[in-house]
Amino acid sequence: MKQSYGRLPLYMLQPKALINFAAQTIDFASQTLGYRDPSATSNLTRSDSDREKDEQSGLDIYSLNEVSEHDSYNDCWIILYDKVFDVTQFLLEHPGGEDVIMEHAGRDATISFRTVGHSVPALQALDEYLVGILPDCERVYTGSGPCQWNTL
Ligand code: HEM
Repeated sequence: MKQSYGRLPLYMLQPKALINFAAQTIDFASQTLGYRDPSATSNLTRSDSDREKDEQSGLDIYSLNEVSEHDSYNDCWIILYDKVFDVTQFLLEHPGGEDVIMEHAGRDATISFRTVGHSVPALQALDEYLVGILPDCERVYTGSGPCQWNTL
């Protein structure tokens, strides 16, 4: 719970209160300034066993709506070729910078990804961040639904 420390000078706070104060400050910074703890993991739960799985690939199914909730520096998912990637840990490592990926946070990034002309090693690196796939009816590149890339 959020606690107010009034006008007390920091040196007068008990150690526990000091830790709480520091935690609140970091929390505030992460929300307002985009600061993120590099060791923090995203909300991703790889072993989300209740989740519906895609029969063919065995991947967890995430809807466009669900993916859209992962649109921050602390929790960044993108969609490439109908597959869902958690790139939170990759943002700072991306050779092209984090901003270009953040522009697509929570959304489909296929066209931009393709336009850059990523190398084969870049394509291979994708596997590491794969967490799921869109439901068939929302797939554009691989689905059997009405929405296909060649009919757009
Ligand atoms: C998980 C997803 C991604 C991976 C694994 C990835 C990987 C890489 C790698 C390895 C490179 C170095 C050049 C190469 O080997 O091709 C690179 C460069 C780059 N990437 Fe990505 N990338 C990803 C997503 C994106 C997205 C969504 C964009 C959106 C525009 C993007 C834009 C760029 C740009 C602009 C460069 C710099 C190209 C250059 O300077 O020549 N990347 N990326």
